[in-house]
Amino acid sequence: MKFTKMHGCGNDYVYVSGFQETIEDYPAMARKVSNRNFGVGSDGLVVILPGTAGDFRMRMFNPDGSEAEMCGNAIRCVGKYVYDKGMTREKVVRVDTLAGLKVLELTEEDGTIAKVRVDMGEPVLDPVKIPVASDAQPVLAEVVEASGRSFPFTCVSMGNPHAVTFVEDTDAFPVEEIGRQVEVDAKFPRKTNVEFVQVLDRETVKMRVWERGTGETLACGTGACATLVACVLNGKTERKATVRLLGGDLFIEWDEATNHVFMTGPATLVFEGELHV
Ligand SMILES: N[C@H](CCC[C@H](N)C(=O)O)C(=O)O
Repeated sequence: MKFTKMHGCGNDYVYVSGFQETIEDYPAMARKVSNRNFGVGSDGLVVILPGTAGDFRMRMFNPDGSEAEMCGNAIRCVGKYVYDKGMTREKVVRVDTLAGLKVLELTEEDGTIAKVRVDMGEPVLDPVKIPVASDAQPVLAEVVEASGRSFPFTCVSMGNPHAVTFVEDTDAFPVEEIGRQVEVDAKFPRKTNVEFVQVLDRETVKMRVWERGTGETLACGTGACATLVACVLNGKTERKATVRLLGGDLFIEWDEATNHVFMTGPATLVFEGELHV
């Protein structure tokens, strides 16, 4: 099976064209390719298929085989993939996802796509739709216990669920210990991605993420969007800010007029390969 290895800020996926390859069991293939010893090694599997409302369709699977509604770092790489491989000559590309139709603006440098701006749509703040067991809307401080400590979470969905909490020092924070407990807390019926945020100033934050079905990754695009929304809702930043992740920076805007969140960041090709399946 031919595949392409790409990353967005170090959040790396194995990309497979559904136009060329047929995968019988997506969850099993995701578990196989993600394994860093027995497979390719990645944060999951992304499959590019013909679109219905959009020009293309993206399906994304975590290393545990679970399918996510949306993946911000991956969709930027999908934009790069379809343009660089000549599947489109358009610089505006529409991609169907389980979180709805997303519109991408591609920026070309030296003949290939290096940066992509994605309209991530409106953040979902209704606890029923996130979903999270809470009576508040927006959910600004839903307390979750972990390791005998109480953490207040701001909960936002970007199509996939996110729980955001603010910490003094992300570098020193026990992300794995706390993240793995919050991910599966009973308050989140579909589990959750967990973001730990250190506010540096009103236009810059640092964030580390424990991803649902994955573990800690170097970056999370939907998580960066949820982080900016949480920062604005809690009065901590402006509506435009740089989210500094372990693997790189993403620029996030929550546009007041449209209520849409926009994410701008890199998309990088690492290698092409063939997997013996
Ligand atoms: N683990 C996530 C999917 C990948 C999201 C992340 N890698 C991104 O860039 O948005 C979930 O289960 O919702």
